[in-house]
Amino acid sequence: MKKVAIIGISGYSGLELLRLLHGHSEVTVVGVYGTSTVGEKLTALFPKLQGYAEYAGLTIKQFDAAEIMATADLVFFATPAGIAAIHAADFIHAEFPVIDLSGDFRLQDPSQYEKWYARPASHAQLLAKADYVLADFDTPKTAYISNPGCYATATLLSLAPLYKESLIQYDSVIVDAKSGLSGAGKKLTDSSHYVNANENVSMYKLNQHQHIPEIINKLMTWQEKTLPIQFSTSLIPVTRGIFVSTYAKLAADVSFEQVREAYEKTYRDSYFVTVCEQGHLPDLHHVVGTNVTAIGLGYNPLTNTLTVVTVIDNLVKGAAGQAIQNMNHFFNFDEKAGLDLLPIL
Ligand SMILES: NC(=O)C1=CN([C@@H]2O[C@H](COP(=O)(O)OP(=O)(O)OC[C@H]3O[C@@H](n4cnc5c(N)ncnc54)[C@H](OP(=O)(O)O)[C@@H]3O)[C@@H](O)[C@H]2O)C=CC1
Ligand SMILES: CC(=O)N[C@@H](CCC(=O)OP(=O)(O)O)C(=O)O
Repeated sequence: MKKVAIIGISGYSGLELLRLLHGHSEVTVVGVYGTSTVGEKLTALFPKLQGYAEYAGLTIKQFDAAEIMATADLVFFATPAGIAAIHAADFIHAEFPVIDLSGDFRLQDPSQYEKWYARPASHAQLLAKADYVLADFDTPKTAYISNPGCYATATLLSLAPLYKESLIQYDSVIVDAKSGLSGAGKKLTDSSHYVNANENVSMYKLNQHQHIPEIINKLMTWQEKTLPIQFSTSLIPVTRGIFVSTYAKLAADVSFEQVREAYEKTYRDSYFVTVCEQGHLPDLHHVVGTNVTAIGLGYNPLTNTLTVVTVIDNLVKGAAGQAIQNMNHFFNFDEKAGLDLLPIL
């Protein structure tokens, strides 16, 4: 049995890690860390956990790298941007396994991080030790696993076959992504206030979203002809879910049948990626509560435009679920351990 610690337990992704790890037969949570709730018993802070005896002994603690390394085999950072950048160095020097859900180690160039996150980056030598691991394509090469962002995950899975198999015109890609409110974390803001979010839709961070550079960096590894993409993000009044509509013009002499075959081939062996049958497009209910990415395809010959609809649960595939999938690969566990879930029907 491996022992893990969660930093940021009182946040949405931290709690989702706890929920999913509860169903994992090879892992036990031995330490939980926070800031504003330090000293509180987990079951007192979250009374919904009171029926579960294994959490009765967990008290939220102040971050302590030495203690974590002495008591656990791996640590998750489920903390806002800027925290892992400050606290990860001891783990990296000791090559202690980390899975970082934040964006702090996704961009290896410090100036790129500082431009898109508007905060100081970690040191270049530390950034170089991190591995950006998109779990349906990659397995971890180092002990510091940088979990992709939620929008980036959905977008990259949406685009992968098109870039890997050279199927589209790279100057024609438009990604229109929409997220539920849990994507913004638990901190209340004006835009996430119920009255502003309910029965409303709003676009935000247009052309400035921090996931743009990690998407482009990854696309470049698949296709050297990659060009900038048009990328927008909107807030929709649901709790969980990311809905990504992607549009692109097919390259000369490429047919829709070839595109469909490329998606089916790319994801044939991916347990967590479903390519919907011809004529079917997925919706959020297809994936909420699961680690699944569902992808549907459509083509308009009049405009030579391919539409790809991709949906994920931002807290599972977009955060905690992918982190556990990466952990399963890292420890050579069954990829599905803790993640073999049906959608909430
Ligand atoms: N929500 C989502 O769908 C996704 C989130 N992410 C990323 O995952 C990370 C966590 O996101 P999310 O769960 O939404 O965030 P939340 O805002 O919901 O929670 C963040 C948690 O981090 C804790 N925290 C802050 N500073 C520290 C610290 N110094 N030491 C220990 N704990 C600390 C907070 O505790 P306290 O309140 O006590 O300060 C809080 O519980 C972020 O980087 C986010 O960008 C990635 C993909 C998707
Ligand atoms: C709805 C909403 O606000 N979503 C957040 C996603 C934040 C996130 O996942 O941040 P990092 O992956 O960069 O850490 C956003 O768009 O910024």
